[in-house]
Amino acid sequence: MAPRAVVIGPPGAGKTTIGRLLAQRLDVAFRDTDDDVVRTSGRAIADIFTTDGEPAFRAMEEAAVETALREHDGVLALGGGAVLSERTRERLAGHPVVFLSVGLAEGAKRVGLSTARPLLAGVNPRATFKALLDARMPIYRSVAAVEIDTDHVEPDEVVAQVVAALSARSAASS
Ligand SMILES: Nc1ncnc2c1ncn2[C@@H]1O[C@H](COP(=O)(O)OP(=O)(O)OP(=O)(O)O)[C@@H](O)[C@H]1O
Ligand SMILES: O=C(O)C1=C[C@@H](O)[C@@H](O)[C@H](O)C1
Ligand SMILES: [Mg+2]
Repeated sequence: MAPRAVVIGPPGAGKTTIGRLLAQRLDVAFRDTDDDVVRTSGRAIADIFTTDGEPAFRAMEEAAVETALREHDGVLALGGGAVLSERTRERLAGHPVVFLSVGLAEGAKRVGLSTARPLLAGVNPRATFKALLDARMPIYRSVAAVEIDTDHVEPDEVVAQVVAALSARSAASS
C-alpha cells in the first residue's frame, strides 16, 4: 500500500486545501499528518510547540509520517516541516511527492501570519517566513517528483496541474 500522492510545501502553499481537492478528483481518501499528530497526542500543534518544544513535535511528526506512508493509499499531505527529518526524506524516496511552492508575498497573505502557526508567531513573522522559505526550498526540491507553483493560481487549476504532472510522470516511467 502506498499513497497516490504525497503533498509537501511551506505553510500556506495549500497542502491541505489542494490535497483535499486532489483526493476528491482522484476519488480516494485524504489524510494529513498534522491531523494525525493532533489526534494521536490529543493536543493542538501550537500547544505541543509551546509546551514541549519543536523537537518533540518533529519526533511525533516523523512517527506520524512513517505510519501514514505505510497505511494510506490515497492523498497524503505532510506537515510543512516534515521534510526537515532526514529519515522522512529517505522514506519518501520512490513516492509521487508533489511540492506545492508559494512566494513570500502570496504565502504571507494566505497564512495571515497568525498565531495558529507557531513557527510564524514570533516578533517578525514575515522575516521568519522568508528565512523558512529560503532554507527549505532546496529541501522540498530534493524530495519532489513534481513541483507546482501555486502563486496566483486558483485551487482548481493547481489540482489540474498536479493531475497532469503526475500523469506525465507515470507515463514516462511505464
Ligand atoms: N491556490 C490557492 N489560491 C488561493 N488561496 C489558497 C490557495 N491554496 C490555499 N489557499 C488558502 O490559503 C490558506 C492556507 O491553505 P492551507 O491550509 O491549505 O495551507 P497548508 O499548506 O496546508 O498550510 P499548513 O502548513 O499551515 O498546514 C487557506 O485559507 C486556503 O484557502
Ligand atoms: O512548516 C512547518 O514547520 C509547520 C507546518 C504545519 O503544517 C505544522 O506541521 C506546524 O505548524 C509546523
Ligand atoms: Mg495544512
